[in-house]
Amino acid sequence: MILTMDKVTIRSREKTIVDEVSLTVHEGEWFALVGQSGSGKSLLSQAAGRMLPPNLQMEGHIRLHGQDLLSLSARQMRDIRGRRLAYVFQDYQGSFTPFRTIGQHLDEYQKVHGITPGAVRKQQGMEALESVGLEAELYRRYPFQLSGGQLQRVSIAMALMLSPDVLIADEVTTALDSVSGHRILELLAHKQRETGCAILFITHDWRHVRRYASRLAVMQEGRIVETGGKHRILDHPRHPYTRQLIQATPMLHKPGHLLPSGLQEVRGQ
Ligand SMILES: Nc1ncnc2c1ncn2[C@@H]1O[C@H](COP(=O)(O)OP(=O)(O)OP(=O)(O)O)[C@@H](O)[C@H]1O
Repeated sequence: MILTMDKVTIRSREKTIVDEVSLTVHEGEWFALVGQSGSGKSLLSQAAGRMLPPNLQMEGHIRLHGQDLLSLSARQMRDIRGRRLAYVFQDYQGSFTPFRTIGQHLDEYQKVHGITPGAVRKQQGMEALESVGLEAELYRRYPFQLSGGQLQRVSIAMALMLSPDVLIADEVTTALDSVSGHRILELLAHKQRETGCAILFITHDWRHVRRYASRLAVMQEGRIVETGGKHRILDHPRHPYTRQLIQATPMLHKPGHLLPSGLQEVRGQ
């Protein structure tokens, strides 16, 4: 196991938002965290990087390779973010400063992690762009000169630049049209095969779960109600809430004898 959350609780002054959530992400797997809007998925993922809004309190344990992240100093945590645990967010535009070039963003990301000299950073920045299918010449462009899909590719390039063990991808296609979204997920799947990093994939889209995830957890109102392998959950959901979510996704119900996971039903099971 690479990332474990053990009885993580997140509270505001008024209420408990995430309630004793435990989950384990294994090395190199695509683990989906599924649930409706407001169930606490994003806050849980922010807690992993110790990036919760200051008005929220957290209890429990979050371990990366067995190391308790909550016991680390702010400086140690800064080293971990990017190098061992990286993020790609839904709001890719918010991840970029408008009047700094793509190259400056890539440069700064490496500088924070002590990569020198500048010429190496520039070379690595251009290679990172090429590694996600972008022209190295985008290095000199400004964020507003790129399309949404291109910017999200840059986010992925940046997040994977320092070879993290875990990539947290929070609703990364929501702000994109469906073709660009599909391409981004195919890129993520390709990069995962190439780098072997684990992906904690936050989504409410079961079609993406069906296509990419190996295991998943279903969240409802701050709690995990069901966790397990993709095929088991899609084909034989145990919790009523999971059944309800799957049934609400018409495309998962294929005609004929195929199961929602796309596998054939095995007689006698
Ligand atoms: N700083 C905060 N203070 C108080 N409540 C918050 C704060 N941030 C988020 N919340 C609330 O916590 C709940 C969970 O939010 P979260 O963003 O984790 O949900 P989510 O499952 O990721 O939803 P979505 O799919 O819409 O992103 C929501 O009801 C949200 O309004």
